[in-house]
Amino acid sequence: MAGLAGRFARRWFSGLLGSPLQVPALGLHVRGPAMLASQKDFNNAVSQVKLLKEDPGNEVKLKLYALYKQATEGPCNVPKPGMLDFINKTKWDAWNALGSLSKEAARQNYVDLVSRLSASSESPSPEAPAADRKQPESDSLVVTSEDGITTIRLNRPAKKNALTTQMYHDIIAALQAASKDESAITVLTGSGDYYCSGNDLTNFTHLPAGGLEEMARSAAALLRDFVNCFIDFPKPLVAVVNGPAVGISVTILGLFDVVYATDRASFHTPFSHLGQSPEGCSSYTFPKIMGSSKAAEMLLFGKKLTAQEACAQGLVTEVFPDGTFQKEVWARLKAYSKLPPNAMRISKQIIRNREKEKLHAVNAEESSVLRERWQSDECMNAIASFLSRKAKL
Ligand SMILES: CCCCCC/C=C/C(=O)SCCNC(=O)CCNC(=O)[C@H](O)C(C)(C)COP(=O)(O)OP(=O)(O)OC[C@H]1O[C@@H](n2cnc3c(N)ncnc32)[C@H](O)[C@@H]1OP(=O)(O)O
Repeated sequence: MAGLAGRFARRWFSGLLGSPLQVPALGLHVRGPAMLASQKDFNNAVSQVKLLKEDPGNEVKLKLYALYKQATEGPCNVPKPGMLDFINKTKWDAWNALGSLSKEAARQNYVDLVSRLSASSESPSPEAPAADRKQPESDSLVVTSEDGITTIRLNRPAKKNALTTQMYHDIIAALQAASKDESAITVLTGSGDYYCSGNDLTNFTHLPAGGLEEMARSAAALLRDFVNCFIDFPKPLVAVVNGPAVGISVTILGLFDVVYATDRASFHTPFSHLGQSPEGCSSYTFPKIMGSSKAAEMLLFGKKLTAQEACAQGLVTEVFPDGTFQKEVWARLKAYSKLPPNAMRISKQIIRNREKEKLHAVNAEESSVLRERWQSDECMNAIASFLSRKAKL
């Protein structure tokens, strides 16, 4: 069977070399619409592919094919070939896996990839960097890609990895890039002793010209975009919870596929203490995961869970002793990252897709309620209290 499939593949891929090829970009490249590749850039890239000195390999050619189709025809719109039509089914699967990626983004990815392929086939034999990825705007987030795993690391240990406004933007950009890069699995983790202490409460002190109302409006819009990225993320998403987690870093865990935690971790959502209300779709995912009364204890009364409790309630997949946490978790993730990436994506789609519409509606509602909450006296007083060092969780 393998021989038969291999023969089919060789025939088909050799045919492909004469046609337009493209691969998703390997680096972080989130650009505004004005900076996307033009049709002329795309046409040039299509011609350049035919001049490549080295055969980029079947997997890359398949990606080039899929991106070319997406860039020229949009999302896959033809019937799925039959099971025995191996070649056309493989091509169809690759095109279909690009989902609703816009023509412009596909065109850009095609151009970026061809430019990387051309560069690498021209330079003698550059050592591939371990972390082949452009870094985000601030040092507070570090994104690396290695062994089939893209890791997004919160890197503000002195502030317990509290999330600044810039970090929300950078995480959105990193997730968008990771959804299209070569990795099979994406991981979110923290540096230092905390996983994340949630929203940086000083975010609320930078009042724009429009005052509190404008601040609440733009924070709600950012929150909605941020959570949407987790809802829509197409690949396996794993949280490696290396220490205590607070606020939004806990609520979004319901949108991850797997959550590994050190036994030092705790899970705390003190929204009432802060005059706020749940976000990250937790008002929907938590009752589903742990039942409504356990969810209420966390989300209304701010009950802090130990790692073992969070695991017993289904929020955490598995707890590891702190001493061996990193070693055990990364060894396991490396093994998982070798599994066929398309199969993992498709399985995730089946598991998650029927919930997506609901999750988007929940996210919109939670963001709009918070927009009001952030303008309330209860919330303002709680933040002022933290900032004046009177209150700590
Ligand atoms: C676009 C907006 C979207 C908003 C979405 C809504 C999100 C909601 C939430 O996430 S609610 C949760 C908010 N988080 C908190 O309320 C946590 C506040 N922090 C604390 O209570 C404590 O710092 C602690 C329990 C996390 C850790 O205590 P401890 O171990 O004693 O350390 P320190 O308090 O000394 O912290 C060290 C250093 O970090 C600063 N810091 C910690 N967390 C935050 C934070 N969330 N915001 C701002 N700053 C934070 C802390 O002030 C110390 O700074 P310093 O060294 O004093 O300069």
